[in-house]
Amino acid sequence: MDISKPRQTVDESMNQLSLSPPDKPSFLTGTVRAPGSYSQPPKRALKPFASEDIKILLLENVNQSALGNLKEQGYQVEFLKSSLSEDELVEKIKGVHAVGIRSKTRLTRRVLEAADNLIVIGCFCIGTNQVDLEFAAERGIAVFNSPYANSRSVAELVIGEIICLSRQVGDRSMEIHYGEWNKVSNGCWEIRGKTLGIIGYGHIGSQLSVLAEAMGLHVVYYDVLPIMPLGSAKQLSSLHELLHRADFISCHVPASPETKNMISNAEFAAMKNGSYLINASRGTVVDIPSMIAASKSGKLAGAAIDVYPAEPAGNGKGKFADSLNSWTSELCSCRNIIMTPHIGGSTEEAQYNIGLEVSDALTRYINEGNSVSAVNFPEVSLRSLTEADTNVVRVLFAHKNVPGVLRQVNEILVNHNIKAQFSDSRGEIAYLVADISDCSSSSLETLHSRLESLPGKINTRLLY
Ligand SMILES: NC(=O)c1ccc[n+]([C@@H]2O[C@H](COP(=O)([O-])OP(=O)(O)OC[C@H]3O[C@@H](n4cnc5c(N)ncnc54)[C@H](O)[C@@H]3O)[C@@H](O)[C@H]2O)c1
Ligand SMILES: O=C(O)CC[C@@H](O)C(=O)O
Repeated sequence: MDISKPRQTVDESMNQLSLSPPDKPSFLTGTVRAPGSYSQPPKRALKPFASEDIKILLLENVNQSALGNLKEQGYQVEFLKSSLSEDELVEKIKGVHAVGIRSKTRLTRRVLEAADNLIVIGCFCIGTNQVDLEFAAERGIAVFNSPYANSRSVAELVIGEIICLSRQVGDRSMEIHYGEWNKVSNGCWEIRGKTLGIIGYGHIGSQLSVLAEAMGLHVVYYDVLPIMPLGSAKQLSSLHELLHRADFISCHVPASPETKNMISNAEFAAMKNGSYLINASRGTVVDIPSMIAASKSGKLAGAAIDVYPAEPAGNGKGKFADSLNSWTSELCSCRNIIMTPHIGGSTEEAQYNIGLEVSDALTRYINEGNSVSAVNFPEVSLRSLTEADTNVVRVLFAHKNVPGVLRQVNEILVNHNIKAQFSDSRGEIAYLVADISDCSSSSLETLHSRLESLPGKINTRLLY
């Protein structure tokens, strides 16, 4: 069904949509549910279409908090534990209005071209590099993520890894699992007084900085932006200086052309002898063959790697093999290398909160057209309508950011009372939200088709 097209009368559409939260486990506090998403008494929920017609595809085992939240809206939700290949997605995404993914699913141009009804994407994680954001915006598809709900989980894992690397815990644990008793202190150190170099001082890097200082580490960091140091941390002006000074180096930058292989042969050469490297950012940031060479030469005393250039689509034995990344066996044979399966953000707390945060963002966009916090789309929000706003229609119009389109839109809206209107642009895409009153149910079809016929149109939705 095409959910953009009007199909109900205004009166038929007045049913309230419940936005109450699903049951929350008592140990989970600090939920990042957006303000205003529930307990706002007289809010009138908009209903663009029968909510049971909304099809949502959730992949990669996103948290049950999201599933509960979306089902409560009455949407049809299909839930899959693993990711899908591009070919599978091209079929599966047909007819779907919203898709929820984590870091593995690639929403490429080809997949988005096949997505005939898609209006919104939820990345139930921080990273959005797995989505063709620009093409999604060109198609009028807003993309939301959870920018910091798992930051603390990653920072805590890194702190644990700093200690484990420094004490060679990974190797000792592996040996004893195979019956070997190897009580040694050679090359094992306290972390107190050592220097941690953080590359990328954003949400995770800065959180790590605070925890690390509390453990007695000195912190230096490098970032392309000037960022206020927390505690006694010190920003350095070059990556090279950081590599030269740090005992532990931890990467917290996004995947980008600039960060691709940013730690490679030259960077390993610049490190202190016997230093340690941690990468829980993206698999493209560290060149693993160079890291293997640095480990074998003794330049690196150890490394902890959570992310890889290629990662399996789902869990299972035998999936992390040379067929995935050609150097896998060689990496496994190196000493003091801790490897984890991209679990930096995988805690109950983080996943629960991400589930609520992103499913709320999807719901607000589907039900109200609110695009605030979208990562690829103009951010527009109008106040929620109340029960007093009878016979009000909300017009959502995404269009090319070219001169003259707004004039044409307003020529179409001119016969109605425009109660509120807000428009913004981001690059080549613009998005207008307007509440118009005095709009009879019979005029909705005409309004929709006139907006759809405008040359700059990307997509039109009417909520009422
Ligand atoms: N392992 C996991 O499970 C996991 C969990 C969450 C996030 N992540 C990844 O961690 C990374 C960091 O996340 P975040 O939330 O802290 O991001 P963020 O956007 O808050 O911070 C990134 C920082 O990197 C800086 N930066 C960008 N390019 C740089 C460059 N070339 N050199 C130096 N600094 C640069 C930015 O200025 C910014 O301060 C992302 O790649 C994210 O996808 C991984
Ligand atoms: O949960 C995931 O798949 C991704 C976790 C992390 O890399 C993120 O980007 O938030």
